[in-house]
Amino acid sequence: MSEQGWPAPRAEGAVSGRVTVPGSKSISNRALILAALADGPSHLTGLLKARDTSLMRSALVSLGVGISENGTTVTVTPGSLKGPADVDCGLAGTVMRFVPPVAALADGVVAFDGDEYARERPMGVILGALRALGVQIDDGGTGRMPYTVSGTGSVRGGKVTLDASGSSQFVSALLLAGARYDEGVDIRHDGKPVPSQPHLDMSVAMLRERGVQVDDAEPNRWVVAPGPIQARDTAIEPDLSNAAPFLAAAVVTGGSVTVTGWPAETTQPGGQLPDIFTRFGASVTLTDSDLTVRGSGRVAAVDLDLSEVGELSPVIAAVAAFADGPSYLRGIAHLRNHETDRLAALETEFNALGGDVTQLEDGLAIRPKPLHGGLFRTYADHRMAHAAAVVGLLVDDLQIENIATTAKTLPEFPEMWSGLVS
Ligand SMILES: O=C(O)C1=C[C@@H](OP(=O)(O)O)[C@@H](O)[C@H](O)C1
Ligand SMILES: C=C(OP(=O)(O)O)C(=O)O
Repeated sequence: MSEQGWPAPRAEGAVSGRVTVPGSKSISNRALILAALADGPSHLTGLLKARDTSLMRSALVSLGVGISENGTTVTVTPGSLKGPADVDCGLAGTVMRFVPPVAALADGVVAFDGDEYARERPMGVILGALRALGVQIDDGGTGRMPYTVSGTGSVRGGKVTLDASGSSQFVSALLLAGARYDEGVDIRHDGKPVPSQPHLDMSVAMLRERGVQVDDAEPNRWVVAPGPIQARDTAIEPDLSNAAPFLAAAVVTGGSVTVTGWPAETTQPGGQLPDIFTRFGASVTLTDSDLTVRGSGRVAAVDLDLSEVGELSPVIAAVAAFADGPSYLRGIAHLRNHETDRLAALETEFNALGGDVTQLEDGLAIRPKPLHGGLFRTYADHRMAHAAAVVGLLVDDLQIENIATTAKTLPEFPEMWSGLVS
């Protein structure tokens, strides 16, 4: 029996339209954590409603945090953190990495588990760092899920050295909770470069907005002073990484797509999209918070270091597959630890359609070739589905396996995509 997928809409010509994307996953989940640890209630507007944020909300509620909703406002009321609790991380890196340092502040045992593939995602670095800061953790010696955090109601904190070359989330996790540790936290990274600098900047900026003192002046060192986290009402920015496939549609079809509400300044990695799409030969304008990308009808080959913006890579790979020469995406070895091994998944799926993609030690080489239709597998990875949708614009009879996986960060993706393309 052949597997059926979602028939990816084929572009009849240039794709043009306007898109409004919901709130940023990364800002939403940080805002939830910081509100849960704050000194009073916080009102959050524009919070993303998707699987990753709903898992974060459930995790915090199970620890004793109050979360209620009134229209478009979510109110987070901190409570005394307590176990026993069970936390389902799904496949969300922000839940599996950011919640254990919060659970460490709870009184009682908190058990973590998640999707089957979540058990493959590395956790040892953050669990080891928490142990070094005085927290009792049991992971059966695996450095992976499932694990339990046995809190006593407080964490000593202090100095810790870790290797965060595998994921910036190991550092962000300690930053977000560190102010609530008795001695704060003094984190040193020792290893190859930490990826995803914008996400580290996002953590630091959101802490400072809430009155927390963070010193990140020295490279590879972050010092968070102990103290309260101020409650703060927050309007969440749109998710610029989820805007990427829509803007890419303009680039590959020579069309024009506008994303509304583009922030003038942002710590999101998607803030680099205007530059990236310009490198592909598109023109980009920002007027009154509308970002418009216009494709030129030709996609220029690129050689890009994506180490800061790894989560954009699947969509960028899809654009590169239609370029006028070979492209190289570099600095993204850590994508092997994302929702799936994204380098292997992209290589396999493009090549199954007749493409010529090879993995590099730290990235991908993409040599454009005529592609044919077929089933594009997504490996429970929302961004593989986004990449497939971009490919399907220009390739007949492409089906996307498990389009519902886009619910991780954008449940509305199938309708929004069909609405834009048709
Ligand atoms: O802190 C965050 O919100 C994120 C950090 C990045 O993780 P890595 O540094 O592991 O790539 C990014 O890819 C992920 O989608 C979200
Ligand atoms: C890597 C990603 O997610 P996570 O937060 O689960 O790490 C992503 O969204 O591309």
